[in-house]
Amino acid sequence: MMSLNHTLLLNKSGLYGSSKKSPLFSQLQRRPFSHVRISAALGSSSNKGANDRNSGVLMDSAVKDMITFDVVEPKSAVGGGVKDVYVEDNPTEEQLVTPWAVSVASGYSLLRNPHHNKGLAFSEKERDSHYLRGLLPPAIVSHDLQVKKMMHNIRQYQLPLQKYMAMTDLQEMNERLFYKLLIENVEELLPVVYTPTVGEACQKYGSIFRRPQGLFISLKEKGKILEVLKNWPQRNIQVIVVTDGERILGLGDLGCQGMGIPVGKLSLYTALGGVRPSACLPITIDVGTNNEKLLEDEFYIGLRQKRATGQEYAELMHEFMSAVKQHYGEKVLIQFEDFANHNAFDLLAKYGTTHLVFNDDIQGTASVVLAGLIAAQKLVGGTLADHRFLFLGAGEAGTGIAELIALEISKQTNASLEEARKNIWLVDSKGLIVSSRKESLQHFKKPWAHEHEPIRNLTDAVNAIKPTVLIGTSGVGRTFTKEVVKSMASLNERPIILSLSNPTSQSECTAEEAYTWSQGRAIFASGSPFAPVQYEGKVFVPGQANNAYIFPGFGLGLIMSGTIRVHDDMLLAASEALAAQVTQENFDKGLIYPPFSNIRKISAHIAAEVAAKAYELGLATRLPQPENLVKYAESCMYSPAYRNYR
Ligand SMILES: NC(=O)C1=CN([C@@H]2O[C@H](COP(=O)(O)OP(=O)(O)OC[C@H]3O[C@@H](n4cnc5c(N)ncnc54)[C@H](OP(=O)(O)O)[C@@H]3O)[C@@H](O)[C@H]2O)C=CC1
Ligand SMILES: CC(=O)C(=O)O
Ligand SMILES: [Mg+2]
Repeated sequence: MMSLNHTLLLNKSGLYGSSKKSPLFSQLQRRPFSHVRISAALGSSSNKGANDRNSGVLMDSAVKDMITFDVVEPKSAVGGGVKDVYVEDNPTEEQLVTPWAVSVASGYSLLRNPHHNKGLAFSEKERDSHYLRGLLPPAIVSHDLQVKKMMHNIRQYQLPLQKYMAMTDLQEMNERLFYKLLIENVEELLPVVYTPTVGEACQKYGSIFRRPQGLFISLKEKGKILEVLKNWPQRNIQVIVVTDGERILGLGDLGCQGMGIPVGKLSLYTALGGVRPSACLPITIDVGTNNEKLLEDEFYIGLRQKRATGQEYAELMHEFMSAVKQHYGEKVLIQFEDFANHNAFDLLAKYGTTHLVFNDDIQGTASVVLAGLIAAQKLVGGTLADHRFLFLGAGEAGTGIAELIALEISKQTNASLEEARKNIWLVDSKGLIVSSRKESLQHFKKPWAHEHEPIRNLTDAVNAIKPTVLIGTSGVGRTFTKEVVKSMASLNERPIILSLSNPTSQSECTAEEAYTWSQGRAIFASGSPFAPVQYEGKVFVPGQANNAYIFPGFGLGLIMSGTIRVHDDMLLAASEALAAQVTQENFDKGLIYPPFSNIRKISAHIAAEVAAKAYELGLATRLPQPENLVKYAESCMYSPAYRNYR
């Protein structure tokens, strides 16, 4: 298909942006329309030049249906920053915009365009000027009423997966309604679009698949990845979340069906961090799956082959990373998500020096847990250096958190990193990580191989190490047994117990177990949410220790400062910023995280601290540095308010 990079503006009065004599007009006359692809530079009310100079070419209604319409922005704007290329921002809400879509003789396509559709909220004037008469019933309803109705509908569904599907449909139908709903009901809807329900959705992705979301890049696209990226309609991408589907939550290898994770994470980038939807790109790299059940599932949507590994895998990933940089520039943030640890650490190390990359499972999780531990000091007294930490699970999350805790302790106490690591112990599937196992350990475990006799199980490790903090990052549910929790409670007045594994089925223990087995003394948080627990007449509110607190604000901070590389000090800054948002009221309830209902304010503070660190380290390219970074972060945030169409 031929691609013409031309300004083409359409509304009721016709086709704008190309004079009758322009090459585009001649192309339209000469070519069969099914072979013409038109790329329109998006105009806004401030983009008057494009409108004024045009002569108005009327477009035949039969023609318009044959034209594939996509939206690109001028090349010069590519490469990071927070430029409002698609006119989505809050500060311009009062301005009239043109909903660029094929809407010459009928607004039918406008109603089916999720970026512009407002459903019954189209005004009388908009219904007139955009050929919507008759396509909608007469009632005009407000955005608020639409939210009320959608929430009412979603609450009717009994099954979480039905709610997930309703939310996906809404996202594909009316993006601004989707985000308003999510932002205003974040605590209720987070478990629907994110963990735990997204886990079930990925497991059943093939059978519930309706419309594709995101970009699928498989081995079939080897040698053509740049072309595939060009098929995506938006050009000004600021954040990519990419998975290869090999370690989806604690559910293992879900192959191509892992796409639910990048889609979900990016919905949170917008709802929680204010990054515009048009700047977000979910990607799944499909190199096959070793999940036999999926390979035999007739509804499986991915490549039916075993996973490519070694050189074949590395080459595809390298082509992908190079193509992203070539197409979107140096400042696009690439967030690795749910890769298996045998690839995750290597990818982060390899591309950390050439790209703006961030591994959410290693780094985002570390930052959120460190924040919780910093906050917890208000409840238990003392400093991080006073604690002994024991992890069940020594993979991405476990060793990532351990390393950031050690870094923070080393900064606080001026001790060396090696010294700081000595109070941190990890257990993997073979038992406590000790020096006698060093030779056979994966590289990321080696720094944690301390001198100790081998210990096979967790209960014995708890009794031997006597931890003050127990952290579950094993991906295996119910591994914090009654015996383990009781041991923690006998060793500590206020044991800190974090069951981080997702989804809920994989949580190391439930909130109820943590509180009852510790006689209400545990400071508990979990990766997936648990409802408040009543124990001996008192209500205990468990917190959610999930990287969703960090990555949206962290990413916003990188983007708004035009940062070119991620640095560990930015993770520490994000932890401090999150910990600082926990109020006395939260502490009084035993919480070490603030509620998600304040998340956009929290994200603005995280973004500001991350950006400030980037400026301090000389890694920010957006100059001059804004005076008030919190205000600047807030001003960069996408608002889902409807725009008024001319
Ligand atoms: N709350 C949050 O924000 C986050 C939660 N997570 C969750 O953490 C979990 C782990 O993720 P990740 O670290 O990336 O996974 P990895 O696969 O990298 O690590 C899992 C670790 O758990 C160990 N393990 C597995 N089974 C057992 C067992 N029965 N007893 C002891 N150890 C065991 C593995 O041991 P071995 O090395 O010997 O195989 C490995 O060290 C997942 O459920 C994920 O959803 C992850 C990121 C963020
Ligand atoms: C939360 C998350 O990133 C995970 O469980 O993998
Ligand atoms: Mg993850």
